Amino acid sequence: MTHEQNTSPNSPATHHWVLALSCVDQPGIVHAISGAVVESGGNITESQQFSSHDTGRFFMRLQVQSPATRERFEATLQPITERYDMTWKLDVVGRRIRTLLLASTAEHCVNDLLFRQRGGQLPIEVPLILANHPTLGRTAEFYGVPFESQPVTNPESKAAFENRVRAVIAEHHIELVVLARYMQILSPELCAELNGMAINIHHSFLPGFKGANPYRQAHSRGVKLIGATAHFVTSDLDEGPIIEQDVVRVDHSLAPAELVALGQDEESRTLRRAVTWFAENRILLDGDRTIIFQ
Ligand SMILES: Nc1nc2c(c(=O)[nH]1)N[C@@H](CN(C=O)c1ccc(C(=O)N[C@@H](CCC(=O)O)C(=O)O)cc1)CN2
Repeated sequence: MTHEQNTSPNSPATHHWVLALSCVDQPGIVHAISGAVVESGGNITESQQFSSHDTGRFFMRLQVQSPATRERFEATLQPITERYDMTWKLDVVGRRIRTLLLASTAEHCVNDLLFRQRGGQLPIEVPLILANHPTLGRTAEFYGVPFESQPVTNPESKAAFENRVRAVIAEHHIELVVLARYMQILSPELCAELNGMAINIHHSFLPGFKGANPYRQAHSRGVKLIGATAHFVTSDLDEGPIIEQDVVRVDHSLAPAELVALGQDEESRTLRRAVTWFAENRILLDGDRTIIFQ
């Protein structure tokens, strides 16, 4: 018998939930969670899980079709999340998450994110772009996204910029901050406030070539691969948990500028994947590593 989508006019509204959770690994978790889904009248449409032997933690991501409202589903889940001391998040499948872009002068990542967002390929909404240079104002205007720039040239202006970041996060209920080739180091204080919700795109295959000017470093080293790394931002520069990486083959004939041009596509693609997975609740933190349920 095929499962017909319940579309009769009298059928209860169906919600499409995504549930991401982690807890200490132990028997009974999947049984308890699937029981809660059944109790809510739901059907599991996607399920992934992982047991980390490194940390002894269990990770799971479910998508559930259910007539239960958020309140009803959360009430059903509560005894289980308390019993297993779970870290968990319940969200709506496909919801566009409120995302703040931080930028400097490089256009390619900002342009790619806004192009994909406008085309409906990227589940984000961008209420504002904050930059430390005015360069990308026209790009923001082209996509109809508000843009603000304020220079960061000394500790006072860096503090002012970061206070503006805090204000925008509060005002727009920002869920994700993307450093789209933002070339200033965030203070330890702001990193702590943004723990687990700020993603940077580094223009090298980390841990190689951290810091500024990685392509120049790579050219000097005579590498045969260049790459890009999307990672969570922490106070340890370019040391945050890695979310996604990719590489592209190069050779001796390419000048630094040619490496930069080749790398930009890789950076945009890598960042786009990381932002998509974050928006879809597919990234879970396991200490200094990430679990990615693609
Ligand atoms: N706290 C963190 N801040 C930032 C991180 C991070 O991981 N933790 N990633 C960087 C991005 N980045 C490489 O991807 C990077 C950017 C800038 C620099 C740097 O040395 N900047 C100089 C000033 C540069 C300028 O004049 O504009 C500085 O801030 O002193 C290194 C690495 C983003 N921030």
